[in-house]
This record gives sequence, C-alpha cells and structure tokens, in this order.
Amino acid sequence: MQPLLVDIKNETRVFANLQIVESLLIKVIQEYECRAANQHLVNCIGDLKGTDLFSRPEKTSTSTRVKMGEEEPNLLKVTEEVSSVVRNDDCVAEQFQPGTKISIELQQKHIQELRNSLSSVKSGMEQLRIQYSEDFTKIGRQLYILSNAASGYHKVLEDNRKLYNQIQDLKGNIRVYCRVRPFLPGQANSSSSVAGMEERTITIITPTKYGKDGSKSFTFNKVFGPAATQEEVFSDMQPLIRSVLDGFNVCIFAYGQTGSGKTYTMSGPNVLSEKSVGVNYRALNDLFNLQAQRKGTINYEISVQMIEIYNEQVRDLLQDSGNRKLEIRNTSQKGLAVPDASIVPVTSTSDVAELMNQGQKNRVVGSTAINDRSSRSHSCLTVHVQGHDLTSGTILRACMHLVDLAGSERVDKSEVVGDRLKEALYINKSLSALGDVIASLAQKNSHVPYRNSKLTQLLQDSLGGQAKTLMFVHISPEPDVVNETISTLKFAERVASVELGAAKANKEGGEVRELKEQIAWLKAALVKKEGEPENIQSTQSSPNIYGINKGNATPVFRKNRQPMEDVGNLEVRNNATPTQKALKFDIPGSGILVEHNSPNSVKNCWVDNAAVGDNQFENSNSVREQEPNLTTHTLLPNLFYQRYTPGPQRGRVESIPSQESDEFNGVTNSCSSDQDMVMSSSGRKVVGITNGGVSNKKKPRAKNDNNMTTRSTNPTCKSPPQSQKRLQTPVRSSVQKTPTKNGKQLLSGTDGRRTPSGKTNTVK
Ligand SMILES: Nc1ncnc2c1ncn2[C@@H]1O[C@H](COP(=O)(O)OP(=O)(O)OP(=O)(O)O)[C@@H](O)[C@H]1O
Repeated sequence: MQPLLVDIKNETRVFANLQIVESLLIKVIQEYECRAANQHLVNCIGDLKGTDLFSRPEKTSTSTRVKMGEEEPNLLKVTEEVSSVVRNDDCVAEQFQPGTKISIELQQKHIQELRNSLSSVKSGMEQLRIQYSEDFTKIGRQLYILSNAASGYHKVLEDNRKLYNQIQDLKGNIRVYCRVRPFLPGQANSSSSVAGMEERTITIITPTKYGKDGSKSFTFNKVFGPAATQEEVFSDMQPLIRSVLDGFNVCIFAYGQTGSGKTYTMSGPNVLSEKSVGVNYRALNDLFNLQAQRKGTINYEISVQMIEIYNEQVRDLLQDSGNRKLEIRNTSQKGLAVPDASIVPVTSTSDVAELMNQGQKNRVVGSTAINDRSSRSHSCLTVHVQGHDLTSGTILRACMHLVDLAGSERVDKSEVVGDRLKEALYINKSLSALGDVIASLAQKNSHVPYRNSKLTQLLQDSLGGQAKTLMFVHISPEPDVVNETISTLKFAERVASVELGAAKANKEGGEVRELKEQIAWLKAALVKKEGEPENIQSTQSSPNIYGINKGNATPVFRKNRQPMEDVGNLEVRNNATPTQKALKFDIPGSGILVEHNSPNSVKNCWVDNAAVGDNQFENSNSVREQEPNLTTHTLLPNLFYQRYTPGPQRGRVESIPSQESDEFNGVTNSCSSDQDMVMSSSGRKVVGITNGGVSNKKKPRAKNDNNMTTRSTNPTCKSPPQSQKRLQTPVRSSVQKTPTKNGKQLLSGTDGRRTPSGKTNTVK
C-alpha cells in the first residue's frame, strides 16, 4: 500500500511539473503569435530561430507527454530530452527542408537590402527636408522682397500719376477722367461695348462696315469702370478740391451722352445714402472739414450759388420763383459769373445739402425714351471761398464750379417731341458751342468763341482762364450706342489736349494790395486827365454805351476786362437764314449733326465728327439772334471801353469806367482771376487796362503768340511799346453788318473788326 501511495504522489508531482512546462510553452506561443501579428518580420525570424524549440508546441508537448508518468527526479532529464528532441527535430528539418533555410536567408538578405535602401531613403529624405526648408526660407524671403517691390511699384505708379498730373497742372491741361456706367437693372448685359480697361486706358469695340469688330483705345488721366464707387471717384479728385482753399479756381464738369451717368457722378442717384452721394456733397464736406482744420491759421467764408441754363436762359435754382432771366458777366467786379443769382453763405455740409436739394427740386428734368429722369438743363453749383490768412494777412479768393451738363442726345433715339424736342435742340446747340470752344483752345486759335452760348460763357473762366479744370466723361456700356460712345471719347481726348496755362492761386498780400490800389488810383487820375473834353473827339455816337459814370468824381479803373475777341465771331452767311443757321449744329462728342429748319421738321443724321475742331457749323450769330436787343453795351456792360479817335489823335484810347460801381477792390476776384487780362489778337493774354484794343492789322505773330501759357496777371508787366501799339487800334463800335467778298456778312466790332480805313478784318 505504502509504495503505491508513493507512486501516486510521484506521479502527481510529475503531472504538476508537466503542467508548468505546458503553461510555459503556451506563453511562448502567445508571445510568438503576438510578434507575428505585429509583423516584425526580422525579429520574428530571429525569434523563430531562437524558439524553434517551441514552434511546434504540439510536438514538444507530445514528446513531453510521452514521458508523462516518469518520476520527479527525471524531470530535468525529461526537459533535456524535450530540448534534444526539438533540436533533433530541427536537424531533421534542416535535413529535410533545405529550401526553407535558403529562402529565409534570401529574405534576410532582401530585408537587409531593404534596410539599407530604407536608411538611404531616410537620409535622402532628411537631406530633402533640409533642402526644402532652406528653399522655403529663401522663397519666403524672396516673396517678402517681391511684395515690398510690388507695393513700391504701386507707389511708384501712384507717384508717376501724381507727377503726370502735376505736369498737366503746370501745362494747364484739362484733366479728363472717364467713367463707365454699369448696365442698369433690367438691362440685358450680355455684351458690352467696352473691351477692356486699365488704369488710364479704355478700349472700345468698334463695329466696322465689313462686319468685323475692331477696337480703339483712348487714354485719359484715369478710367473708372462700372464697379467704381462714388468714394473711389471722389478720392481721385480730392486734391483738386483742396486747392480751392489754397486760392485756385476749380471747375469740375460732367459730360456725356444722355443717360450715361453725369447726374449720378455729380449728385448721386435719386435716393441718396452716405455711400451713394456724389461729388458735389463730398466736395463740400471736404471743404468744411479742411476749413475746420485750418481754423487757427486761416478764416474762411464759404457761400454757394446754384443756377441752371435752360433753353439758353440762366435761372436761379436757389429761388423757388427762379424764372427771372439772369445774365452771365465774366467781368463782374464781385467776381461772380452770375452776380444776380442768390448767393447763400453756408457753414456746414447740411446747409449745403439743404440748398442742393432745393436746387435739384427746381431743376428741370423730364422723361425721355433713354432716361426717365433726364436733366433738361445744364446745372452749375458754384462754391465761393474767401480766406483770410491770420498770420500774413493774405486774402485769397477762389471759386469752384460743379457743372452737371445736360446730355447730348439723338432726338430720334430719345423720341422727344414738343417741349422736350426744343430742350434737346438747345442742349445740343450749347454742347456744339462747347465743342467749338474746345476746338479753338486745342488749336490755340486767337479767337475763342465763348460767347456763342450761355454755357461757354459760364465756363469761360474755367476753360480759358487759369483754373484747374476736370472733365468727367461718361459713357454707357450698351453696344447700340457705341457710335455715340466713340464720338464722346474722341471729344474727351480733344479736351484733354487743351493747354490752358498753369493755374495760379488768387492770393494777395497786404502790401501788394496797397500798391495795386495806388496804381489803380494813379491810372484813374491819368484817365480822368485824358478824358477831359479837348481829348475827346468822337464819343458822341452813343455816350452811354461806354457806361460813363458822370457822377463819379474820381474815375476808377475796372480791373476785370472782357477779352476783346469774345465780342467777335459774329458771322452770318448770306445763303442761310438766321433761323436755319440757329438750328443747325453738330454736337461734340456725340457725332450728331442736327438740322432743324422749323420746329416741325427735324432732320438728324449720324456723322462721325472725329475732328471736333472742324467747325462744320458756324453758329456764331445764333446768340444774337435769340437776343435781338443785344447791343455792344449789353454784351459788355462792364468793359473798360476804349475809343478810337482818327486824325491827329489817332491811337488815343480813352478808358472810361462803366456805370456800375466798379471800384478797383485791389483783390483778385475769385472767379475771374485773370480778368484783368485781355486776349491780344494773337491769342496771348495781355495785361493792362488801356491796352485792350484790337489791332487793325495782323501783327507778325511771335512764335509763342498762340501759346495760351504765356500769361500774366501782373498789371505791371505791360510794356509801354506794346501799349502804344495797341493804342493805335480801333475800338469796336456798335454791331454793324458788313458785306464781304465771300458772301458772308460780318459784324464789325467782331473779329471782323472795322479798321480805320473802313475795311473789315475777317477771321476764320
Ligand atoms: N455708376 C453708376 N452706378 C449705378 N447706377 C448708375 C451709375 N451711373 C448712372 N447710373 C444710373 O443710370 C441712370 C442714368 O443716370 P443719370 O441720370 O445720372 O444720367 P445723365 O447722364 O445725367 O442723363 P441725362 O443727361 O439725361 O440727365 C440713373 O438711373 C442712374 O441712377
């Protein structure tokens, strides 16, 4: 029994040992599986080799189990045997599976190769990374430099533009900004006549006869596309507005075909918002802001006038009952072009906004097929500024005209009849007169026909004086008005070529003012002496036309003069009745030639009048025709007239002040800074009070005689010999029709002036 129990005990121990071995083997298997699952191939292979013994657990276990039942002291032996069995198994495996070993070696080799290539790839990648980061840093640096250069380039461009504008200022060129209206809501905007736009260039698609589309480019100071905001448009002209406060006269006018956006630019749309308000409001806002900034140094007084020219009549828009006809007097001693229009002092933008609203309400607008709110008149908001420099005592005066022209229109397209037709004809006629003036200025003609329309009379100081002038030319994008667009742009190009001479600030220091007053007084005394009865030989014909102020004990000189040429250009062709002539004209920039023989027969046709300068229509007489009572006196009420006395006193000129209380106030008038100058027959503005006569002979023209830039406002510049020459010139007498060789009738006292010999100069 005892040995049996011992046997059982031993057997139990062996069994327990076997269990331990088995659990060890299971752990090894799990480890292997885990490693295999992690695909650590290389290690696994190593492991495989190292654990071959355990790679066949079943076998090992079986072998081990074969020895089950042996006694405990044999356990180690059993284990050794297991190991040797396994080793034997391996040998057997080696013996019987040589291909496996080779493939393992091959795999190891491949793995090694892969490892090598992996590490070389890694190092390559690292190099690349370093390279890339260096490159990125370099690119970053270069980008930085480039962006700096780009912003520098833009700055240079901007500077260039400013310099260009300054050069233009110096030359006195009229600046021209072009603005393209967007398509209106509801309009099909499939195609636009605008092919492209750059900073200063606009290209238009031009339809040709042969069906092929071409293109034409126009260059201006600035081009604004349809997306340009009111603010952008204004910001570009801001410096111009500021110069008003520095004493420069400024004129900004909007030109373009009807419905092209002139009123939008100048005032804004019908419903105004802070964003949509136009140039007028912004300009005044700017003026008030600057006024506030300069408060401590300069005291400014600002006042406004608002008028319209409707059917060749000037009307006050700031008077609700503004039907009273007003006169334009470029020679007004107050410096006002329309002295009889209400002038209202303003102290804030809201004051002005109120006035402008009132003015807009009073303005004539009507509905046409092209624009349901078409301006039927030219409107002009004039801002007068007077500044008193508190430190230097200098007084400066300036004015700014903000002009919204009525649009040129083809009456067949606008489908107007009755009053609208009449308005259209007047509008087109005055624009035609504007074209003639621009053409004359561009060609530097000695005669500029300012007096052919109220519009050109109003703009005379801005176009022919020393003002800074900016024209906004507006175009519509619709292809069906492309011909009008091209014509408008051609006109604008011509305007841009006009050189007016550098603008001058209207500033005067106290000393200069005193000296001028002394000069004026001395001149007046001289005139008084010369005006004594023995010196007057032929003044009896119409004493009043000279505006003699009999009660004026001390005659004083008018500072402001009317350019003598402006009285001229009164030419009537014998082969056309005045009525026919008055209603035949071409409209600059619109390419429209309108013939209107009677109110009921309107014939208009398209003409591409690229050469705006071609005065296809000489309508000089038309103003007179509409104003039959216009005498020389009424035309030039403030002139300091000179009289020609034949015989021994030939050449004597008498200067007689007009009836108006026209004391020389010693300060350059705001809107007529150059009105103390007259245009010589050669086109040059000459200075002086008594030398305004027009030569009866064509003087040999100095090279620069035509140059509008050779001007001076300094009365002392007058050279005695020049004055003497001019003293020999005849003065205009009342208007007389004089037949000439070529069948034209010329009105003497015009450019076809009466000479001492009775001949009349004709001027083309
Ligand atoms: N830049 C613009 N952006 C949006 N709408 C515009 C722009 N310009 C013009 N318009 C719109 O086009 C229409 C015609 O413009 P506007 O009345 O200013 O033309 P106009 O040239 O003054 O015409 P007219 O000579 O007949 O008075 C208006 O409805 C106006 O609001």
